[in-house]
Amino acid sequence: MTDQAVTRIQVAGTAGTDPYEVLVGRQLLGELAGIIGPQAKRVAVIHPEALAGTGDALRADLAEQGYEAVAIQVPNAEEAKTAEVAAYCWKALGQTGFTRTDVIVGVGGGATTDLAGFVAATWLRGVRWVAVPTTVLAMVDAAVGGKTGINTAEGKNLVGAFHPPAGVLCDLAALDSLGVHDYVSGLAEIIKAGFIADPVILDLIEADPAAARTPAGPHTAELIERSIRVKADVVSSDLKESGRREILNYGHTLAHAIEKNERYKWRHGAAVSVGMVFAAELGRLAGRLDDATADRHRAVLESVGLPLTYRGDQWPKLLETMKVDKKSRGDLLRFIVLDGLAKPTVLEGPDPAVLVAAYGEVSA
Ligand SMILES: NC(=O)c1ccc[n+]([C@@H]2O[C@H](COP(=O)([O-])OP(=O)(O)OC[C@H]3O[C@@H](n4cnc5c(N)ncnc54)[C@H](O)[C@@H]3O)[C@@H](O)[C@H]2O)c1
Ligand SMILES: O=C(O)C(=O)C[C@@H](O)[C@H](O)[C@H](O)COP(=O)(O)O
Ligand SMILES: [Zn+2]
Repeated sequence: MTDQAVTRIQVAGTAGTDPYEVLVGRQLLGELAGIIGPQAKRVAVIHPEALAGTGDALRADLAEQGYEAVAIQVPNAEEAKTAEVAAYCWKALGQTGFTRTDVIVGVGGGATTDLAGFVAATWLRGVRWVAVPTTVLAMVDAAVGGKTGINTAEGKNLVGAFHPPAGVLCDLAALDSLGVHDYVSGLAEIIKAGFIADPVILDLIEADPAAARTPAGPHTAELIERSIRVKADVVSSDLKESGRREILNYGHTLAHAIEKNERYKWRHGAAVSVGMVFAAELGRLAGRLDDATADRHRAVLESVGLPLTYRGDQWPKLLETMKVDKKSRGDLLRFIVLDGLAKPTVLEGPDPAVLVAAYGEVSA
């Protein structure tokens, strides 16, 4: 892909929502006003502290185009995904006189876009919002698909709404300022897309793992676009997770429990990496997944520098947290496992001994 090329990936409107596009390229901000639309008078740009300059530049640009634009700065990372920060944003919108035709722009990583989308879903029972993801993880996953939300003391993403954006702008230039730890964390969701649906992703990473760790790698745009296509395809058919969308939760049952246990100091992608190794072992021990595909998880995740293990003594606490996972039904624990490469399926109520054995395989 050249710097000038823009890839447009369609997400279908389902469950009464409008279709929208995910744009991938460079210098895409000229597209923003077209997505915001002519009916908006006010625009609120929600951004994290780390992107204060970007947030203000965006606000100034929108103001020049005639919008009443305000910037709302929120904390970095998971510290933004709280009821208190959502309330702070609601207050700012109230003080700005934000109406139903006005628009929120969420610019930042997945934590910021989750929060901004949630604020948009709840303000006046729903206003339009545009996602401008600035991390790999947010581009390939968080900003696409309309899952918005915040955490509570009891767990990750426990409060939220399905509220798709009006458009998603993935400006690859944003990735140049991302630290390597955050860049690599995003690769976990890309690798997830590879295991559940598009194994070419795995081939590309395995061919040159060192190159995959940097935005300057030769396959960066392809890896991002392939992952977005996986996500767009799934959410286009099942916005509200009544079935197929659950496959996007591969590795997440344990991951969310680890994140909570670590008080959100681990990045989401790092936790998803351990969670996928656990899910692979669960699939293998349940007699579903072949050894080669299970082992491939460790190999590809380790090759890019993602973690494979977590503290062995924490299992009882993790198990308790997993019980409130959104895939649980009553007392029934449910996991996404693979029946084979790119064959995701649900494993319901696994034998507790199998769960313990699978955790033993990721215990440090
Ligand atoms: N809604 C969904 O479908 C979905 C999907 C996957 C993940 N998520 C959520 O996404 C979150 C993780 O997102 P993340 O990995 O992007 O982390 P993040 O949003 O916490 O961002 C990581 C850090 O990078 C900073 N940052 C963002 N962009 C930057 C840039 N271009 N340059 C420098 N710093 C930058 C952020 O301020 C933050 O400090 C989790 O809360 C996870 O639950 C949601
Ligand atoms: O979009 C989805 O659906 C996903 O499950 C994608 C996940 O990568 C993402 O982390 C999501 O936020 C998890 O959702 P949750 O419903 O398990 O909180
Ligand atoms: Zn995720």
